[in-house]
Amino acid sequence: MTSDPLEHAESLIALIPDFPEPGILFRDISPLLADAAALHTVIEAIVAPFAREFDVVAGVEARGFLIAGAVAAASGVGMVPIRKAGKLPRPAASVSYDLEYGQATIEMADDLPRGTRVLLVDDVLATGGTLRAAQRLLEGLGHRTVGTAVLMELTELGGQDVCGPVHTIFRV
Ligand SMILES: O=P(O)(O)OC[C@H]1O[C@H](OP(=O)(O)OP(=O)(O)O)[C@H](O)[C@@H]1O
Ligand SMILES: Nc1ncnc2[nH]cnc12
Repeated sequence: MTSDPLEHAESLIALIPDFPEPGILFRDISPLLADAAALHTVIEAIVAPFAREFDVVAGVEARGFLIAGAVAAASGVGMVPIRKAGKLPRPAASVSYDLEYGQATIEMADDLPRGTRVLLVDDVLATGGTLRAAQRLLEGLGHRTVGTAVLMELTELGGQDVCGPVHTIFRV
């Protein structure tokens, strides 16, 4: 086992071939999240460049919630869920986008003061469609995305060109 905490955290990510469809190598962060030291290490690494420069953390359903809640709690700020269509009782805006696999629409309620400084987080940056849609959602509601951060970037899919710059902990 490596003694570098970030290397150890990365080694916990499981690689699952052909999920959720043939040809996709799915990177499952569940074992990393279940390890207390690894979770602490990656959350600190995500927050590091943005020290106290944001008012709230936004995360995209579903795996982004896991990162956003932990980042918000570690930073002493609140958390805003950006949800897939049809889940929120009071959606204020919605944006549709393409995924590495399939298509999706995200929505957000708007209980934030105009001009709120938002740190936007997710687990994975793949094509960048999800985070670009989330940035547009926040912009459309008059908020400022002061940073965008993910646990893991799938570099060959070029997501940084779509929604960058994105602070990334693991590049694969
Ligand atoms: O950069 P992109 O190509 O947009 O892909 C990245 C997104 O794909 C996954 O979410 P998914 O929609 O599979 O939802 P889940 O979190 O509910 O599993 C992942 O959690 C990111 O949000
Ligand atoms: N290959 C992948 N593994 C895990 N999450 C993803 N989200 C988009 N592509 C993904």
